[in-house]
Amino acid sequence: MTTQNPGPKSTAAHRAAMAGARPMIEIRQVQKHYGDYHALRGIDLTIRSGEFFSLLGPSGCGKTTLLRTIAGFEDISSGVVLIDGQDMQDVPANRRPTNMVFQSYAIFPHLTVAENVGFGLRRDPRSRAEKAAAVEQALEMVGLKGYSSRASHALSGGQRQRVALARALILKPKVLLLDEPLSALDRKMREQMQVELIKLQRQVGITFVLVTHDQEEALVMSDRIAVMFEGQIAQLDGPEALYARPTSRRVANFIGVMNFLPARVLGETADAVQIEAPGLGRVDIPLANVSQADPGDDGPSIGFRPEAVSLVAPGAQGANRVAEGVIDEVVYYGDMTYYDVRLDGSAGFDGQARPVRIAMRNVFGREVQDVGTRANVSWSPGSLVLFR
Ligand SMILES: Nc1ncnc2c1ncn2[C@@H]1O[C@H](COP(=O)(O)OP(=O)(O)OP(=O)(O)O)[C@@H](O)[C@H]1O
Repeated sequence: MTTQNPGPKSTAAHRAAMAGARPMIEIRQVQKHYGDYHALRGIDLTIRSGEFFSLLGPSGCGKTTLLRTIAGFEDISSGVVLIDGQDMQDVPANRRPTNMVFQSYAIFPHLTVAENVGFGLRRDPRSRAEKAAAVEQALEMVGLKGYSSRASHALSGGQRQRVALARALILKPKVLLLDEPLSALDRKMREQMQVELIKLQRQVGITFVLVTHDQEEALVMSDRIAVMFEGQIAQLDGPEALYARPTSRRVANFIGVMNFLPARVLGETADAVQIEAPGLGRVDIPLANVSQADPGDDGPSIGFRPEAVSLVAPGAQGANRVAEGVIDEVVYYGDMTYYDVRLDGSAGFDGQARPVRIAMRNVFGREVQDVGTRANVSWSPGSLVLFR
């Protein structure tokens, strides 16, 4: 993965404010069976009012099913779903305080932009002029001011998705459910819409629940993320915690790239676990950075992100530790270069060589290193995670 898109500046402040917000969606022990297939396996989750929350996981993990149970499009087999304190058991989808935006732009091609956006106001008792003003306001919110009388079939993908958003927002739901809303857009438009969606969410203050299989999208947009595998939540955390301290190897592997080296546990103190890893030697891992191994792992391992380590000049001084090795592979990306480095002694316990990947931001004047060159790798114990 390359760099993350920075969200708007208020992101950290927004997350801090969200930590104390009241619950908007409470999901308790929710199970969903499709015949013999167990799609949701005991989901417990609280989403706060005003939060930008993402359900992230690989195809088939149950994230869409969970979103649809919140919307009321799916009955649950057992458990409880509360929205704003109210049990949704007998509340049909069209009476829930939710609205959904789909991946396919579900807008009516034969209607104008304004007719599409105002569609849900058909039975609204307000006057025609008041409704037209509400439509204008919703269009302005999504960046489509002046598009009212345009034909919907002539819009671009990004514009159609804005119309779909405006049409959902005009109904002032308490919760907006977004099912992969940006996945049909090209990369540039998707990145632009990500930032716009965050701004929009801050502006309207509505709780957003996003389903995505794109981990970068979830990291960029969310206050918190639930990572799902096989109908269960594997980890629920803010983006930074999820990236820096995944609680299992499986989550670590799903979110970006992580290097793994086998480790041997030597001992444990009140605040750290002492390990030995081939190529890195003896290291104290702070307890906060100790996570679970996955069932089926050979033994403990340590993990670190490619950008948590860097290539340095021979003899460089600093607080970090330095390991030596040989460059095995170089992949140049323009803004970044990925180096695979075989650390000396890394074929330690079992004789198997495991090159580690290092991501270096390219700066003008610094040459890209060649395959076969000796390399000094700077790393710090605080950036390692132990999976035991
Ligand atoms: N109506 C249904 N009948 C039977 N099985 C279903 C039904 N809907 C979903 N499933 C199954 O439940 C599992 C979870 O589906 P779901 O759509 O929630 O996954 P997902 O994580 O959203 O994946 P994707 O990103 O591919 O949509 C899948 O194995 C799917 O085949």
